[in-house]
Amino acid sequence: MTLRFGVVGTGAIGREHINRITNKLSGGKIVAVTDVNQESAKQTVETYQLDAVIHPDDKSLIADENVDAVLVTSWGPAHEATVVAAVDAGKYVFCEKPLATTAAGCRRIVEAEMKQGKKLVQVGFMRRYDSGYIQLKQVIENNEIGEPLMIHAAHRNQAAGENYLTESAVQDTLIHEIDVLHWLVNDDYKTVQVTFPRKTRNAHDKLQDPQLFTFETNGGIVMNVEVFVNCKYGYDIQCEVVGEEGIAKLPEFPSVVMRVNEQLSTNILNDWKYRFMDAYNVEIQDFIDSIARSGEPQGPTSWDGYIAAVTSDACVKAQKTGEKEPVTLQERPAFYSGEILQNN
Ligand SMILES: NC(=O)C1=CN([C@@H]2O[C@H](COP(=O)(O)OP(=O)(O)OC[C@H]3O[C@@H](n4cnc5c(N)ncnc54)[C@H](O)[C@@H]3O)[C@@H](O)[C@H]2O)C=CC1
Ligand SMILES: O=C1[C@@H](O)[C@H](O)[C@@H](O)[C@H](O)[C@H]1O
Repeated sequence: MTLRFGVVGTGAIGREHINRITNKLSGGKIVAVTDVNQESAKQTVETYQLDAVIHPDDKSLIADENVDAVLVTSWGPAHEATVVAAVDAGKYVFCEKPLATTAAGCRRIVEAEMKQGKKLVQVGFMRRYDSGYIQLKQVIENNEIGEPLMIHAAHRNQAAGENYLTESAVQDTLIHEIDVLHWLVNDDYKTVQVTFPRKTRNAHDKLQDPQLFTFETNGGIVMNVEVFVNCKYGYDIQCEVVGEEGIAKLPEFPSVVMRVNEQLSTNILNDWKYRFMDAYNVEIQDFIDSIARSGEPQGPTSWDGYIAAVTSDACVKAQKTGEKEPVTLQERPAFYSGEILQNN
């Protein structure tokens, strides 16, 4: 069976996913695309030589009977409306992060999905598919470093544009750590507090950069996460788990070690595209395969999207108050019960 995708949003990651589904993965085909910028949709069809219908908008794409699954790669604030409409139409959805920009929006998606009586949605939290994070999780679960006590993490980008604001550091960037760190230690967040260090001169007026987030979990683990989106030197993702008996660290992205001109060096990447390329491939292949196998996607769920959004809302509040803010989750519905998914 071929899973026929309709893509909403043919920007940077939309094209990346179109390319991987068309040229790298198996079992999927792009049959429809749309973008508010119709020229972008047209160019995408041409560039990747797709045999795909260009729809005027997401509603028309969702109504296309040839579309089995909707790939949502539009801007974050547009996700909710598309996902709810696709779920109401009984279509599968792969939605890039964030599932919706607010917890209330994610909750509406959860309600729509439960009404359909089966899981339809997977959220693009690809780090759960990254081999480094999977190894880290296994080390923790095998008790090789004892009980985890602290996590030190960093998410650094080279530069951020003018539209990237202080809240974007949470909603666009930290959201990956929000998802992956509690998954790593199988715990939930209790509180979050934000500290603003001295601001880099490379950030514009409406962006506080860097920022330091401190989370406490229900189990008492303290995690600090640095978000620094104008770090200049490269794209850098760090994560170190300190346990009672030892420390486990996310592996560096493999790169050739050079000895040239009296220097020992390795390259640092400049983009998420390359850093998580394998993880993106595996997450979308898993989406295709699990639907073929069981009729439901088995990756990060709408409920995971909701947890991330509740936490993200608390982080944005903490940015404004400077106080320690509670992260208050509603009870997990039985529909989403079961182990937090681990993919390997
Ligand atoms: N998992 C990951 O590592 C990454 C996830 N993302 C997420 O993917 C999404 C897209 O990001 P980018 O591709 O970087 O942005 P982008 O700006 O390059 O592309 C977004 C595209 O969506 C279109 N669009 C916006 N609203 C629309 C609507 N209502 N209907 C149809 N088209 C619409 C825009 O015209 C644009 O072409 C964001 O939610 C972002 O957070 C982006 C990069 C990496
Ligand atoms: O999702 C992503 C981007 O949208 C975001 O802007 C980057 O900070 C992240 O590293 C990347 O994974």
